[in-house]
Amino acid sequence: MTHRLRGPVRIVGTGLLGTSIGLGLAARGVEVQLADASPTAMRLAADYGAGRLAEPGDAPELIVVAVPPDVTAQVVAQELAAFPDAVVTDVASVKAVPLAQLRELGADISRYLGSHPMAGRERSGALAGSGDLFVGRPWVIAGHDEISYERGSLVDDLILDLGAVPIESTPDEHDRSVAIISHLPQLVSSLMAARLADAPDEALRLAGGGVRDVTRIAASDPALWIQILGANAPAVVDQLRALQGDLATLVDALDRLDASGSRKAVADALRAGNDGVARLPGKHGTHTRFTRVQVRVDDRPGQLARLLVDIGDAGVNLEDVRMDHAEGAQFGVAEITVLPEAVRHLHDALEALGWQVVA
Ligand SMILES: NC(=O)c1ccc[n+]([C@@H]2O[C@H](COP(=O)([O-])OP(=O)(O)OC[C@H]3O[C@@H](n4cnc5c(N)ncnc54)[C@H](O)[C@@H]3O)[C@@H](O)[C@H]2O)c1
Ligand SMILES: O=C(O)C(=O)C[C@]1(C(=O)O)C=C[C@@H](O)C=C1
Repeated sequence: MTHRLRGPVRIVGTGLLGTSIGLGLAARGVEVQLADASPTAMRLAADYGAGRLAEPGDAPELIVVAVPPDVTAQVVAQELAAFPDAVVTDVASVKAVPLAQLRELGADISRYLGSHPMAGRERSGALAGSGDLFVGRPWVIAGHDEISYERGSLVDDLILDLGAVPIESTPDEHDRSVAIISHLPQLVSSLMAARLADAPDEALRLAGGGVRDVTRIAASDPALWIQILGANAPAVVDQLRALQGDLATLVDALDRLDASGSRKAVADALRAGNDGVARLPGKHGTHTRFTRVQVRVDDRPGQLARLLVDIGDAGVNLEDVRMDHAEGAQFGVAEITVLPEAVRHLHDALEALGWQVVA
């Protein structure tokens, strides 16, 4: 496979992000050197094929720091000092605080360019890593004036080699953007899921797609998120206050539904949601909307794998897949996301092979 980076690339922090980057680069033939404060995390990433263990004398071209946000600046500063010929980037979910801390530390930021892939998972560690995690996803480059174009282009190469889409920004603009597009969604999901903690079993038994869609990221690591939110608190508070206003309006309207204008207020809230979701770009930054096809999958070993192979054999590109299980049922429903124009063909091809297409 071709790649832009000449390498080697050193990855510091071999959890979810570091391992995923290592897997993606190694698959493209880039030499990857792995380092982590935890020897187990580092060896695990190497065992999964994300690269080889770092060795004394390594001379990386690019260093990717993928450690928790509150130690990012400290680790970037150490790497800049230890490898005077390398360019260093990081992937922390906040960008202004690490840059300010690096300035305070007196680090040589003429070789540092922060970045942030807008891709991740609600799970941590190497085991959750995937070399395809970044394909088609936006990856922010949080620019500053003290790095040259030539050095910064190595970060572009990293992003492009991993199949992601580089988006130029500044640390402050990035942090304002992620407050609405990432940090508020995390909190809304967590708060919603927290309501389930005391919900009666009779209610939980009815869980369908809606509640699962809204709560997936509620499983995220609190230790990571307290760092992210702590480094972007003012922008997140602005978003929470706006949401608080929306909630108050909705509560009032539903509480006095027969009062003049109440039903309209509820409808307006729902319609505003339609408008908002329609603005979300599709894959590769386009406005492509995808369609979901639901297929019944029996609860037997190998069934899902067989379905995925059949979809591939039908010549349909799978954009996403998700499994839903109803409590007590001996089957699940695979929700297959595809381009709208592929639906008819996929439906016919799967039914011809004996699959039960539910919707
Ligand atoms: N999880 C996501 O979805 C996501 C998405 C985009 C960006 N990020 C950012 O990526 C970074 C890593 O997140 P993750 O989800 O991969 O976390 P993770 O917990 O899976 O991995 C972090 C790794 O860093 C190592 N580490 C901690 N302190 C270290 C130090 N001082 N020196 C060397 N290694 C150290 C840990 O041992 C661990 O292996 C964070 O800054 C996070 O904000 C995460
Ligand atoms: O989809 C997920 O599970 C994520 O964790 C994704 C997500 C996001 O909010 O988009 C979460 C935090 C990261 O900083 C970047 C990506």
